[in-house]
Amino acid sequence: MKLYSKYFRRYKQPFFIAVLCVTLEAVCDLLGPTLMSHIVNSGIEKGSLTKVYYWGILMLIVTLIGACFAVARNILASNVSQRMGADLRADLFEKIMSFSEVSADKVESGSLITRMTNDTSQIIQFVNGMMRIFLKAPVVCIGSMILASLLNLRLSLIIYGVVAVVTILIYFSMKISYPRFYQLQKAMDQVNSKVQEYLIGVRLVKAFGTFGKETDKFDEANQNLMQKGIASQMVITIISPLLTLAVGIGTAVVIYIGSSLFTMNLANTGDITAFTIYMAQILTSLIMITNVFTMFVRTKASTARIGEVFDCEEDCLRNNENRKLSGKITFENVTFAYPNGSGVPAIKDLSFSVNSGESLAIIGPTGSGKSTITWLLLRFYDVDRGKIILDNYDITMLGADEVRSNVAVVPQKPMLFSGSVADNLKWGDKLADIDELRHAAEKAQADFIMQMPDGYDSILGSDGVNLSGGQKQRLSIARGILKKASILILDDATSALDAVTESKVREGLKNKEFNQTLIMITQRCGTAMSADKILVMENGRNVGFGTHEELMESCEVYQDIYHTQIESGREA
Ligand SMILES: Nc1ncnc2c1ncn2[C@@H]1O[C@H](COP(=O)(O)OP(=O)(O)OP(=O)(O)O)[C@@H](O)[C@H]1O
Repeated sequence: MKLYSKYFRRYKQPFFIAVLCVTLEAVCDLLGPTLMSHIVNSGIEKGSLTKVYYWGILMLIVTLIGACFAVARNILASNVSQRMGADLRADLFEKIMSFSEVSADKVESGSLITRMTNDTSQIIQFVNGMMRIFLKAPVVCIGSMILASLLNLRLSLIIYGVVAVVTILIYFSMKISYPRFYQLQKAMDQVNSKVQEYLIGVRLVKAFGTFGKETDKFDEANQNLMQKGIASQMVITIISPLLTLAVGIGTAVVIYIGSSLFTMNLANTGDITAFTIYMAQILTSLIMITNVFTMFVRTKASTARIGEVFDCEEDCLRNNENRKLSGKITFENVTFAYPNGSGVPAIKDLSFSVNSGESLAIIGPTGSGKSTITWLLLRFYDVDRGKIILDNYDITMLGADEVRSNVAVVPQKPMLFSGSVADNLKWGDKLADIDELRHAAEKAQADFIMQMPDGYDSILGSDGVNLSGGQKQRLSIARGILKKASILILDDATSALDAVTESKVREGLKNKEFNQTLIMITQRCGTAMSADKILVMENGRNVGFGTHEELMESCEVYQDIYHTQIESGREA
């Protein structure tokens, strides 16, 4: 519950006012049966109508006051719980945004959505319930026991017995429920993940006609959720009638023993009536308390899941400085294995260096570690051994924000967001004017923008659904150019472009307005040949570094790529 102390402090005033209202409301409820016993004992039994009116009106006033407190606590409870929920969601979102890549790789996005929605709703409901009914239940329960004892100590022993049985039942139900509710939320994660996966890959599913397989996967997750739902509800399903039974038996015993005491002149009718009402109140509050514990168990499971998100590792520390780097890159014997990977390093003992303003092509078979170089240069991960030096700074001495402000990346899979073309381009530079947008688009050969109905104001669907693969790549390149960072990385970012357009993009990038270092990760030899230096990767290692001519002399892997692509005429 440490997690919530911050929110509790923020809303403690309305929270305590609500608690006060609930307590006063409970007191009003508790007075009811005692007032009723007065109506019976001093009014009805003695034939005094005045007393009946007197105690009756008093009872009405007390009920009215109780109703006013109930309205006040309801308003406060909804307000506080919803505000707390919104604050919690905002903090969770901020935390997720600050996730390190390790954390992002670890927690599935479907699960994060469940935690942001379902688990948070669970906490909202708990806070709301706690302020509205939960506190009232123990007050009414304990108050009923005290007032019943004051009325008749002998009869009240039955109540104590009932409460003891119920306490044991609640204890066991909690013990059994907690792991079940935790499993239930996990099963919900799986359902969300399956739906999300389907939505992301809907076109592929349609193209491959794998609806059946997807439906089977969803059904499996859905069945699992259903079974976990039944298992978690089972405890309450069994406990609730047992509670009612315990209280029912208690009431019957009260009436039976009460009648015997009445015949012995040890109890009067009013007391027995009040006792049965107190028993009913105790039953209601015990059911409430059981619900409290069920909710508490669910909330505990949700809290643990939300706590896991808050405990996730954040991106490397932010520095206050924001140095402008020149773009010089040096890798010194770098070895790196993905923390959640197989343990086999994706990069092994890698060394190379590029001067500021130079262009470097990285070429090599698929899975050879080319993209991993990009992620390391963006400081998404830190190396296990060796050093990455930017200018003269060890990258670990620079804040992640600082590094990223000096590096622009155009990823393998272009990512666009719903909004206008201009909005998407401005990710590179939010202050860019239309001339700068045009200039970047021109360099990236994104001339198709002007043929769109509203030019730069044309609206793109989510992930640029209304664009072709090549158009998305060109917008993504323009966005990278617009950032005007010291290092621009194109990670296989021209794979969907035809050879002529690609060479025009290359020309545009060579025509630099400032001393920018250009890294082109590519599978194409023609692209690599246009760079000042080429790094050849194989199995995470540097197997060749130099100019095209040098590599044609010394690097077998490069020669193989060249002969396969250029001499067989597949490349321009
Ligand atoms: N997030 C990740 N977690 C674990 N392992 C990963 C992750 N990303 C990549 N790898 C592994 O690291 C190795 C290098 O991957 P990388 O993406 O750098 O290769 P690549 O040369 O860019 O391949 P491609 O040309 O196919 O894009 C591969 O074996 C891959 O399975």
